[in-house]
Amino acid sequence: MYIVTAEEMYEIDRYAIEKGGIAGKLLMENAGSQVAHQIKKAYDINQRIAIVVGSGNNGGDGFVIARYLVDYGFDVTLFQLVADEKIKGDAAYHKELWLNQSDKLELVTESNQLKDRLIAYHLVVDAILGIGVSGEIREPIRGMIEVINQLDLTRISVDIPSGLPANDGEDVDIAVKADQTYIIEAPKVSTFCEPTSNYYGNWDIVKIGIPTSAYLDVASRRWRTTSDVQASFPNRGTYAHKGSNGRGVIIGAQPTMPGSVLLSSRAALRSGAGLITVATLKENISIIANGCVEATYHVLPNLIDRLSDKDLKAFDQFDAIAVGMGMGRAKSELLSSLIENLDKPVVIDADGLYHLKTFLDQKAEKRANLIITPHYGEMAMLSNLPVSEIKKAPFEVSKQFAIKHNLYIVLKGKNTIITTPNGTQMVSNQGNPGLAKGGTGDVLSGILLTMIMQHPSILEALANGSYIHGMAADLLIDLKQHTEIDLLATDVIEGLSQVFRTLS
Ligand SMILES: NC(=O)C1=CN([C@@H]2O[C@H](COP(=O)(O)OP(=O)(O)OC[C@H]3O[C@@H](n4cnc5c(N)ncnc54)[C@H](O)[C@@H]3O)[C@@H](O)[C@H]2O)[C@H](O)CC1
Ligand SMILES: [K+]
Repeated sequence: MYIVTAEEMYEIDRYAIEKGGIAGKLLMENAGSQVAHQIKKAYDINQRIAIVVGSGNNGGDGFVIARYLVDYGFDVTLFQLVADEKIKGDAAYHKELWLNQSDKLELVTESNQLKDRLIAYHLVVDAILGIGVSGEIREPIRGMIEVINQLDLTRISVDIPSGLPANDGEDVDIAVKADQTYIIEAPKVSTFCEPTSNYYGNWDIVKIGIPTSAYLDVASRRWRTTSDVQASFPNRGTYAHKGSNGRGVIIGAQPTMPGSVLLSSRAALRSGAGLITVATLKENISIIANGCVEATYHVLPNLIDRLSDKDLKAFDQFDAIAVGMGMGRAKSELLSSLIENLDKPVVIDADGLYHLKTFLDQKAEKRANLIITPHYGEMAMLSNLPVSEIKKAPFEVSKQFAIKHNLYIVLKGKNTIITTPNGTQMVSNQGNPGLAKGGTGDVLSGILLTMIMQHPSILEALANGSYIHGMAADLLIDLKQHTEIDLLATDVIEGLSQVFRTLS
């Protein structure tokens, strides 16, 4: 499923109409009929429904929705919030079709008028503004949105909550706070950004017949659905042996934080790695061995000095490396010596990101595929941007950073955004607030290490790893084995097997 900006959606629309020959009127008919069908499935037939329409094609969708809902037997009244002459093109065509079927169309141009009328309804369908919104919301639409948000109504938005920007990086002036949004064709970028995602409420996609070919040269972001993961998850060969399922090494853990690499190693093994070696200080080994008997060990004298030739030679035997968990932030040359000398995919997490920062801007010879897994605070440290700026434009900030530094980014959050060195992006939105606890990042790094060793594409590996990490947490809650309060990082590791069962 692609994720689009407003500009990309218009381009895709144009392609569908001009190249695909699908008339705009038909796209609007499909949009309205699909949304009406979803409303019919989800809401009680006795709900009195008010459909409020604006001047653009979003309003046009509203006229189509009204026609179908009346046919389904709903009590529907259509409120037009703009003067007749503002209803043009395909929207005007569909307004005529509505008027051929019903006379329930009221012109309302004052917000108080709208307030007096809407109190008699249970549900309002917001077809005022779509992705064509620009700038501060002008009166009288502004007042209408305020009324719709104030009243005790179920709010259903068409395509996008009216007033909300479709793209990231734009401030929200005022927008409908929807309970449910039916998104037309493809989720917008703002569906996945923290300052805007909550306005959508629950959201579902309605497809309206635009061919996938329309997206190919336009959109560079995708939303990872379960079927994408199922289609790309690697099958294990019948004659698999520990070497064929990946041999990984995990480097980290100060004596005060042995649990970090323990979590990463257990997660990597539970995710199907053939062999995991933990490279850490001697005093950590007995503690880690207790919790992960399957791991082997490589003793490091410290986590500060450059790696010795012996260490580098040993690490060169592995398929991929994860480094940084529990490593501490004291000045260290370990990571830079690793990256300068080994051409292996390296997952850099947690304290490792602070070490990376010290040499990131030097044009150090980076032969390895670097994968960084920052949360928003760590991304702020790496990019020298405030967290609020990153939350406002996570796609753009990630893309610029990944291209500039030629690395992969897994920007962890409610919606995890994965970016490749050439700017392609993927979103994984599984997971729940139960994951906001110490150790879950270590678990994710272990999963990603294994995925990277088993997938031909690093992007697919990162997307699938983020998916199974979040899905493990979701299944534990859905199956009532845990609540978001008591869910621990170790539970997520044990929950992985339930996810793998859903993928086979
Ligand atoms: N994606 C598809 O394939 C289809 C989408 N459909 C719907 O079309 C809208 C986009 O339609 P468009 O006419 O381009 O824009 P809007 O409907 O958002 O209306 C813009 C309208 O709003 C007024 N306006 C703009 N900014 C402001 C403001 N700041 N304050 C007040 N008013 C504002 C402006 O006057 C314009 O007239 C899309 O979202 C879908 O819902 C098609 O129906 C089917 C195909
Ligand atoms: K809308």
